Amino acid sequence: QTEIQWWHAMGGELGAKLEEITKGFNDSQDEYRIVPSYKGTYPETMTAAIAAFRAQQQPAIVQVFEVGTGTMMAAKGAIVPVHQLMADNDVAFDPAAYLPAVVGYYSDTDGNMLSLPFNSSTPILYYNKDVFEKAGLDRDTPPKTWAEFEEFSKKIKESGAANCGLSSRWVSWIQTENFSAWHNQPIGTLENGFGGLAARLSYNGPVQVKHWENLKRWADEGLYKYGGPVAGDNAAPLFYSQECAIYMESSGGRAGIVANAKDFEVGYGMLPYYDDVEGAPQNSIIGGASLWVLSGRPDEEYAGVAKFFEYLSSPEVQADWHQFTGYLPITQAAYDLSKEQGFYEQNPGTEISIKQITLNPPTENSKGLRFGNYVQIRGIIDEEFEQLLSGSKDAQGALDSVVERGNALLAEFEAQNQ
Ligand SMILES: O=P(O)(O)OC[C@H](O)CO
Repeated sequence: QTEIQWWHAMGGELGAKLEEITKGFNDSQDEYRIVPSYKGTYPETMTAAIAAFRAQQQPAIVQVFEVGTGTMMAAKGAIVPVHQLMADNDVAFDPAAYLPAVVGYYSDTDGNMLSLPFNSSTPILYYNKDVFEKAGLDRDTPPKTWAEFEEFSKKIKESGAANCGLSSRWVSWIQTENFSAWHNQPIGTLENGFGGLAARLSYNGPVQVKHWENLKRWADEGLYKYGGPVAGDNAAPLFYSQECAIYMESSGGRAGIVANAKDFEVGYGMLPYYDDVEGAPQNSIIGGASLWVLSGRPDEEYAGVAKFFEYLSSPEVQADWHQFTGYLPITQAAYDLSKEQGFYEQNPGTEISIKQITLNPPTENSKGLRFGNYVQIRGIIDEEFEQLLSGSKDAQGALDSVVERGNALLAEFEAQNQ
């Protein structure tokens, strides 16, 4: 039996489900055994895989979050493109089977898919229906705009129904990158980096500045509580404990929310928008991760990886993963199967992620982003946001610094990958 190592970043409910799915593959045949290993957060998993590759101890499969895509695509000798893996091993593979928003993110400029989309998400709004009712709000109506968010949050706080309006994970992914796409504002030049390595960041425009300014003001007024850097792991407990009534998080956070938000009813909504911004709401962009195949492993492992990827993409496995986790269905067939099974009717709110990501045909501002060194740039966003919260910079100053420091890293990446 050939053992195949799979490094991933899925903890908690997601990790348990990932193991169950892997077991399903292992039990279905006896030639290959996939061995999943949890390597920590997304940045930790990616760093571990790069270090392992240098030491020639790399796993065959590594899960890399969406913002690592630019770096992985540039690491040509280190990866086996998925379209090539499937062709080399005679496993049927049709990129057209995947949802367009997902395929585009992981394909090169010739339309070849380089990694396998596995867990694609988009951020949505979750809220505490019971707290809304206690505050005298309609329990079935989440805020549609940021103005409504402020109005509702004040009512919630003043009535004593809860202590705060909002906690949010990922200031970078949700409140900056998705915020930009949702308002049809550029994240960077050259189609947010899809147009080549000469692209530079530009998300310091007036719309993003206004939003960061508001987040700071809402933090000062107690309407918003910061969840911390990187993923913002302190945000979830604030929602579960009913301290904050509204929570912004990945659609893939649903499994955790269902398991942890026990004492109240959870409602779902789209991300709020500023209604004075032309073109908003546009469409949100994907997050989550894809599976990259690393080079330098024995041939028999690749044959097994190709079979495993075929299994992971089957409508039944994808639909099960999507329905349990809240990640997007990835393929049209998994989406159709979920509809046929009546999943969305029986589980209100679960289709919001799909509706939001397909709300309008994507513009060059809302296809996603593709930049090298972006894991480090995410760190810069967190640092500058914390400077804003502490009062040592204003919103324009903080976002100008993100762009300036981030662009220095992009210039470095461009020079290294000419
Ligand atoms: O929580 P996830 O897996 O949906 O990922 C969120 C972000 O996209 C990570 O960059």
